[in-house]
Amino acid sequence: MDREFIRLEHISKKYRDELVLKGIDAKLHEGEILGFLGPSGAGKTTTIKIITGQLRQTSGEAYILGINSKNIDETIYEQIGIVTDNSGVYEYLTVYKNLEYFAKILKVKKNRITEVLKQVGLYEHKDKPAGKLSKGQTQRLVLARAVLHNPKVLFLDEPTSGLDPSTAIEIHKMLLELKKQGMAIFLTTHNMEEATKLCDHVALLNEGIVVEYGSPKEICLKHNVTKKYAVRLDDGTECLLEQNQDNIKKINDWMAENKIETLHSCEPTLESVFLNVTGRELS
Ligand SMILES: Nc1ncnc2c1ncn2[C@@H]1O[C@H](COP(=O)(O)OP(=O)(O)OP(=O)(O)O)[C@@H](O)[C@H]1O
Repeated sequence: MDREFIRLEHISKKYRDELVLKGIDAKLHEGEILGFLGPSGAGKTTTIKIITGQLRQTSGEAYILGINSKNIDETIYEQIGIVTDNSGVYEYLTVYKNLEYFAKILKVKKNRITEVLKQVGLYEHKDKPAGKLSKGQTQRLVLARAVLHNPKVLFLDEPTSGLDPSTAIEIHKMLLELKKQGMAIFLTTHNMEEATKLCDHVALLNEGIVVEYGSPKEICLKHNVTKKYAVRLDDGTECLLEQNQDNIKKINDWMAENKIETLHSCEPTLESVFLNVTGRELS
C-alpha cells in the first residue's frame, strides 16, 4: 500500500508579479489521504490545478501516477477524479441520468451507476431532477460522478464546505471507505477537525509556504511544548495544570479523595499549531 501517486518537488507559482506558491514539497501514496490546509488565498486550489495539469507552475516539478503533470493526457484523466465545486451537474436531468451521461463519456458499465448511487446514499433519489437536491445531496452526486470510474486519485477541494455537520460526517465516512479501497485522496480544507479525523498527512499552508508537514498527531505532539492537564473536580472547579511533580502529586491527592470528575492531557490542536506558527487564524 505504498505506491507513490503524487509527488510535488519545490513547486512555485507566480500570477503576474504575485508569488502565491513558494517551493511546495509533498507526497501522496496509494490508500492515503493528504490534507492541504490553509486559510483562504493560501494557494490550495492553485496546487490542485498544477498537479492536474490545468495550470503550469513557474518552477519545480509535479508528478501524478508517475507522469509529469506537464505531460498529462487522457490516460491519466481516466485514473483521476476531481471535485472542485458543484458545477457540471445537469439540473434538469435526474440523478441517474446525470451519472449515465458521465458513464458514457468515461466508458463505465451501467451497473457501476447503481453501485455508486448506493455507496453515496443517493439510490432512493435516483429519479429526482438534480436541481431539486439539497446542498448535501448535490455534493454526494458530485462525489458520485468523481468516483464513477473508480479513479486511483481523487482531488477534493473543500468537500464539506457549507454542509451541516451530519451530512459532513456522512461524506467523511464515504471518504474513509474509498481510502480503504486503496484510493488516494488529496483534500483541501479550512477545517482542522476534518483534517485531524481523515488525513494520514497534512501540509499546513500559509502564504504559499508549507509551514508544517506530517501526520496530524506528529505535528500536534511536536508542538506540545508546555505539557498540561485539564482537570474538572466534582464541585465544578476547572483548572489547567502544567505537568510537573507538584501538580502530579496534587492530582494524585484529588484522585485518592475521589474528587476528580474528568482529567485530560491537553495536546495542541492543528488549529492552535497553525495559530502559533503563523500568527493567523485558519478561518
Ligand atoms: N487566475 C489567477 N490570477 C491571478 N491571481 C490568482 C489567480 N488564481 C488565484 N490567484 C491568487 O492566488 C492566491 C491563491 O489562490 P488559491 O485559489 O490557490 O487559494 P486557496 O487557498 O485555494 O483559497 P480558497 O480557500 O479561498 O479557495 C490568491 O491570492 C488568489 O487571489
